Amino acid sequence: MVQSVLLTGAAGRVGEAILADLADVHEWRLLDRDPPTGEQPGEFVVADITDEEAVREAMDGIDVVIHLAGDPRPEAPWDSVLTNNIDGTQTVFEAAVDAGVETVVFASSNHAVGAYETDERTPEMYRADDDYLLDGTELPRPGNLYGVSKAAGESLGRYYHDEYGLSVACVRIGNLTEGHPPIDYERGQAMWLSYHDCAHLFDRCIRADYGYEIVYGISDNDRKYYSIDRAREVLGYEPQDNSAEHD
Ligand SMILES: NC(=O)C1=CN([C@@H]2O[C@H](COP(=O)(O)OP(=O)(O)OC[C@H]3O[C@@H](n4cnc5c(N)ncnc54)[C@H](O)[C@@H]3O)[C@@H](O)[C@H]2O)C=CC1
Ligand SMILES: O=C1O[C@H](COP(=O)(O)O)[C@@H](O)[C@H](O)[C@H]1O
Repeated sequence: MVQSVLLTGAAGRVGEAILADLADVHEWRLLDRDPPTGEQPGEFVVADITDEEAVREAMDGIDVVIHLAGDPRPEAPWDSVLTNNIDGTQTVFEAAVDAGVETVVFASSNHAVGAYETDERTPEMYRADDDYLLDGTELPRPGNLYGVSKAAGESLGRYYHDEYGLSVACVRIGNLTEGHPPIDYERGQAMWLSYHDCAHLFDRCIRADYGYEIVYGISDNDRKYYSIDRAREVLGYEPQDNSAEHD
């Protein structure tokens, strides 16, 4: 079924991957603080997600929000993640509930759980013959303030689901790289998410029925320390790519 989708952070890399495959599949309203370049598949709202009035206006008539906008830098300072990632995300959830939106899909990150990668476990856990696996039920364990902001976004989603019945999927995205997995980077190969699998995963988040979910967003890599079982079971995610096929 075609859904009316608001995509925040639409001008970025994850937005590009999603729209590359899904531009004609749903009805899009795009939002970013950076103006668009080139032709767009829908109305483009130039706004900052901390601008409550603009975000409320952008929610009008929307079924699903994919919330990508934020500071994506693992080394981002506190003032930026506080404003863009935590305050901005709260503004998006609050406006979504008030507008009667059914589902919000939140771009969380591997960095929400980065501190599980201890000196004792690495680099072995990045390899195909190691069986260490995180499945999304573990507590957040951020390794930087950016990761803290993503854990906060997951908690905001939990609150808006429990309090208001909003359907929320938090996708702990791995390493999105176009065309091939990261080169000479074992960790990045273990958490590679191809552009096609990224678009497919977010399409499943738009279409599936769920309450509150945390899933990992990686391709079906032989090397992996994030389980994709939950994404398969609840969302119907069927990834096609595997970083091992690019060795
Ligand atoms: N690319 C990756 O491998 C991963 C990305 N993520 C998350 O996915 C989301 C998108 O990441 P990317 O596309 O890689 O980053 P990006 O930097 O390419 O795109 C982010 C977009 O959000 C916009 N934006 C930032 N702050 C904003 C604000 N306050 N108001 C309105 N627009 C704002 C930027 O202008 C930019 O177009 C981020 O939340 C990031 O944390 C998570 C894990 C991995
Ligand atoms: O959350 C994110 O994670 C990816 C992968 O992390 P890295 O530490 O292996 O680079 C990162 O590339 C991306 O910018 C970030 O938003």
